[in-house]
Amino acid sequence: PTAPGSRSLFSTLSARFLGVMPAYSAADDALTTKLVTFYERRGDSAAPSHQATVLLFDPRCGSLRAVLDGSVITAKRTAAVSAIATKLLMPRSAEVLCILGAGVQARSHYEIFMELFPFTEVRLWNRSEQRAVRLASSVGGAVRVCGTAREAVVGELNERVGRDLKDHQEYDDTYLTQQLSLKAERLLTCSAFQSRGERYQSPPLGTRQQHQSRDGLGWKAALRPSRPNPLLYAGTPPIAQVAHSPIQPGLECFQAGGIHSLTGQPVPVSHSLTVKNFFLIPSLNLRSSSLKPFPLTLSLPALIKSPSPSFL
Ligand SMILES: NC(=O)C1=CN([C@@H]2O[C@H](COP(=O)(O)OP(=O)(O)OC[C@H]3O[C@@H](n4cnc5c(N)ncnc54)[C@H](OP(=O)(O)O)[C@@H]3O)[C@@H](O)[C@H]2O)C=CC1
Ligand SMILES: O=C([O-])C1=[NH+]CCC1
Repeated sequence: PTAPGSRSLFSTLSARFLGVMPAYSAADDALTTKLVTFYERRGDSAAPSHQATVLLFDPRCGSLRAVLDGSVITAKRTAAVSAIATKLLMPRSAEVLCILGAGVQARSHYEIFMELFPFTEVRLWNRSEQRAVRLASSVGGAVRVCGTAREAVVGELNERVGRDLKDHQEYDDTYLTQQLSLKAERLLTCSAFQSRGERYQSPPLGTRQQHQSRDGLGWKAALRPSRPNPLLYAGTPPIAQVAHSPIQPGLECFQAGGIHSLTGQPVPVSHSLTVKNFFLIPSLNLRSSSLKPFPLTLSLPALIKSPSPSFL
């Protein structure tokens, strides 16, 4: 059996983290830990936002045996987990893949999703369009780059949802898109971008907040986030609880890798992490109504059958 140890997260400055993720597998005779830093990428920084290293130990004597690059496995594992959730929960009618973001996760989600599912169309939106164009032209298949997140999902919406869209003009595009994409039956939306959490915090009811993003890139000035996005908030501890703690206690949503307890049984849920105004968002618009708690030990090979992704 494999025993993942307790993950911990260390934060030095706002939006800068070091995660430590130990595991032991008796079957593989392996004792290991991954160390991963994830920093909000600033403007012209050439460093990747996520950088990971895997340390492999000899379980018998505790000696360090190998130091391995961990970035590729981190990128692919994250998308593989999304693929498993999608395989189990995606409505049969979904045939359009919509990816929001154009970084590492956008690419690895594109790769695994196109390998496993028969999408007939792919749409891509990113804050900076140039990067979306670059990703689209580097991936082999046809990808339609959309000018706004809204444009990426709006083709799928029925009239009623179209009215919702009009009623909530003040929401920013990506928040709205995540809400709306839940209602788009033909669409699987994969949010693979970083975003500032402050935009989603609820002000007292009835008030309006003037908001300008710190990086000033593309966010609407006015917003009224009176309805927190359930996807973004699932399992997230109150921000006050984590903001002042160097080793974030109570971050079960991160430490258990997104496993939450529902009616006594652990169930995997879409999760994100709110720490000091920083969101972690690899999320999907899978129907929560399809989620039923059940006691199950998930085994990767059993879940991902043919065609088998080579990296698993
Ligand atoms: N890389 C990994 O292995 C893992 C990543 N994740 C999470 O997945 C998400 C995507 O990460 P990843 O693809 O690696 O990140 P990258 O740094 O490769 O790309 C970041 C993406 O987020 C966009 N972005 C950054 N800031 C903002 C903002 N303020 N508003 C809107 N868009 C923004 C960028 O847009 P632009 O191109 O315009 O800058 C870009 O599309 C993150 O939340 C990350 O924490 C989770 C687990 C592992
Ligand atoms: O599981 C992982 O490796 C990570 N989760 C959040 C950032 C990196």
